[in-house]
Amino acid sequence: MNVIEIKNVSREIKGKKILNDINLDIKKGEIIAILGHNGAGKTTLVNTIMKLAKYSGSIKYSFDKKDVYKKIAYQMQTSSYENEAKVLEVCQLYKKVLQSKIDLQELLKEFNLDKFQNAYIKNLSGGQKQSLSILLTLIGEPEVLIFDELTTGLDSLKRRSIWDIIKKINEFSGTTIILTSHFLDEVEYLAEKVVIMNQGNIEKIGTVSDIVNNQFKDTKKIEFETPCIDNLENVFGRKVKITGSKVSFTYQNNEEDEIYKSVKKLSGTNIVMKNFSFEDAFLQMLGYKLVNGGEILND
Ligand SMILES: Nc1ncnc2c1ncn2[C@@H]1O[C@H](COP(=O)(O)OP(=O)(O)OP(=O)(O)O)[C@@H](O)[C@H]1O
Repeated sequence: MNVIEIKNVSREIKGKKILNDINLDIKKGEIIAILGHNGAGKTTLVNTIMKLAKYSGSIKYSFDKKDVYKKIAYQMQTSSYENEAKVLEVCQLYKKVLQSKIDLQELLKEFNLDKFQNAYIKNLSGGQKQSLSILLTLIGEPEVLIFDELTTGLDSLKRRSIWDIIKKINEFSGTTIILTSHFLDEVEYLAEKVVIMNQGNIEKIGTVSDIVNNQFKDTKKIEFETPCIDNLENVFGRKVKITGSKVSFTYQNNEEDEIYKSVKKLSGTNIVMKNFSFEDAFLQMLGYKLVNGGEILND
């Protein structure tokens, strides 16, 4: 069942297309990540879902349109709170306004904020403020959660713990989660479906593995070192990249055994034969060029 259906949505500002004919179905209970470089249109897209930006086309919800703010909680890129307020006070205010029955102490504990519940928000660290703003999105027990740049500004430990909380919310409450991100590791870890945006367009929709497989099919890459660096292009019948004693090139999966044997004959060491990564696929899709060894050239 689709919780949100976006059909032919476009947004234009002063003659510039910010969103260009976007079509996207968001299924109930899925974690979907919208990925793209700065200015790709990610925030604008979620703003249209939240009715915060004008658009042409249609967005349908599985609930009454007038309940958007009740059913969807949106953590914006920049959140600001009354500095003179304390953590618990803000939580209680949200609980009251949203008429929620949630157990605040349990929630604060989950986010490691119970120790800071009487602290002024102005005295929290950046990471703690970010945790608080995620916690606040949960108070109304929404059907859909939208996070615009979920973990920007957090250290790696904090990011991991936020990821785990997001997974838990999704698993236990079946909450649909939409997140925008620049971080490929975050998207790989969390998202069941990835939407890659570029200059207001959707370039690709799929799982991480679908996207990598479609982009590279059966192509893999090899790196090794060898003392015999002469005539390698003839030996392997393709272009190779040589940096000092390091050699790299791409090959088809069915050539793997043959190539491995040839490399061994050349006294090859430190041999690494691997698949292309999600990052390789993402960069190639957005117009960066991977040279033979899988390195990236920004054309
Ligand atoms: N109100 C506006 N007026 C003019 N241009 C705008 C407006 N809102 C967005 N844009 C432009 O639309 C494009 C997409 O912006 P948007 O914020 O949606 O991108 P994004 O993918 O979220 O970027 P980032 O990752 O940097 O947050 C950008 O070029 C931005 O400058």
